[in-house]
Amino acid sequence: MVQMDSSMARLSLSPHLPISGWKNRFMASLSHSSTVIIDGKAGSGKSTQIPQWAVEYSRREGNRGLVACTQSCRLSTVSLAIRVGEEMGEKVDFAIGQEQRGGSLKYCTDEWMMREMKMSPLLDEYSIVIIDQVNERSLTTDILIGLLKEILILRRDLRIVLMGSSIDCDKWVNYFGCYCPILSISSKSSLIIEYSPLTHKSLLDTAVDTVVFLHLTEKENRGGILLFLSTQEEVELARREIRRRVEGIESIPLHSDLPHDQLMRVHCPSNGRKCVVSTSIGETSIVFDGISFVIDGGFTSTSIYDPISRDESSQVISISKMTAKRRTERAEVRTIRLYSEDEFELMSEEEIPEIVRADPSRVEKIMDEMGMDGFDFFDRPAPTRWGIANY
Ligand SMILES: Nc1ncnc2c1ncn2[C@@H]1O[C@H](COP(=O)(O)OP(=O)(O)OP(=O)(O)O)[C@@H](O)[C@H]1O
Repeated sequence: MVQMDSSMARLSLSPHLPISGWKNRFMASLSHSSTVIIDGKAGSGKSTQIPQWAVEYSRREGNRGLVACTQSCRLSTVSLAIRVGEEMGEKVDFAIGQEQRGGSLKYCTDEWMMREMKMSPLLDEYSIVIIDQVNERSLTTDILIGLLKEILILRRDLRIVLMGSSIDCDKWVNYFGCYCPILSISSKSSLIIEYSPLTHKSLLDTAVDTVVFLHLTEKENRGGILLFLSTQEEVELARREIRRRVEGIESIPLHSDLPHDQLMRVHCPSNGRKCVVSTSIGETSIVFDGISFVIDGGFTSTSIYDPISRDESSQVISISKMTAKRRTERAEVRTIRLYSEDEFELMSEEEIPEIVRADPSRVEKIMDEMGMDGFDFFDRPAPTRWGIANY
């Protein structure tokens, strides 16, 4: 019988990823600059590898501070901590509510990190803070980065790493106004992109038709299908239709309300063809392998503030070109966009950041809680009582 020692077992958990050859450059960047920016497509290995290298760097420098890696959702926080703990062969913490345990690496939600900053404004316990999924431009992430920029003035030993997929690196460099190495993890791909606009059928029906079509015509390639829809309700409706119409497909839901054990289904091998039906969470927050085909519905659900009614509500809106690109990059072989090329050209370049479209009183409340009067925002929120004075 072949025995595997623990280092061999760990090695087999860290497959060759696009980021694998970048370790030395990452380490060198950390020693030369307080801020490092990493841009690479979903699945290149940023969230699993960079925090481990950061721990290694910290230990090599004799620094006893913790490494934190923030996530935009609770699901990815827990699943990454478990996965990376297995890869490292040591305990990795996760902090999503009040929980925290006590290793040298911690995955946490960005809300949790904000609370940590409230208790310890200079984050004295930490040596490296990694902000992941910067591309999502969530309200909390933007405020966190603004606060970290302030801390950097007082803590020259602190290191900040910003990571994301298709991010505007130059804008971030200008924002920090100092030398920031950019690591762009390139990915060569010979992906086919097809446009298949809707005709008389609804988006949901067309999406299910496309799943069935791919399953029946792509017989040589039994790889998985990833279908992007807008809401959890659409995800469940589409799954029901797929189950009703075709055999040999295991349809798996992916949205932010799933319990952790159900989420892990995306990482498990399947007997039939796997079809993951996902909201935008499958773009960059939760990544998994084996997806040959992507079907992009072209819409997303987001909360938007109406200054007239002073109400914030969830609305389904068209995605941006950048989001279309991120969705496309999740496929290994072929992407079918359920809209026309003209409709693609009409899409905005980027999604409007949450800080700009959110109820400004939410920003104000967070700033009040943090005891801040305002700071250098990456993108400015709508004016509020303190905002007008600061802009
Ligand atoms: N919990 C998990 N269980 C099993 N495999 C995982 C898990 N999390 C990530 N992986 C795998 O690890 C590899 C690298 O994923 P990783 O999350 O590091 O990519 P990434 O570049 O950070 O993507 P993103 O931009 O979406 O954060 C992928 O092949 C992915 O399928």
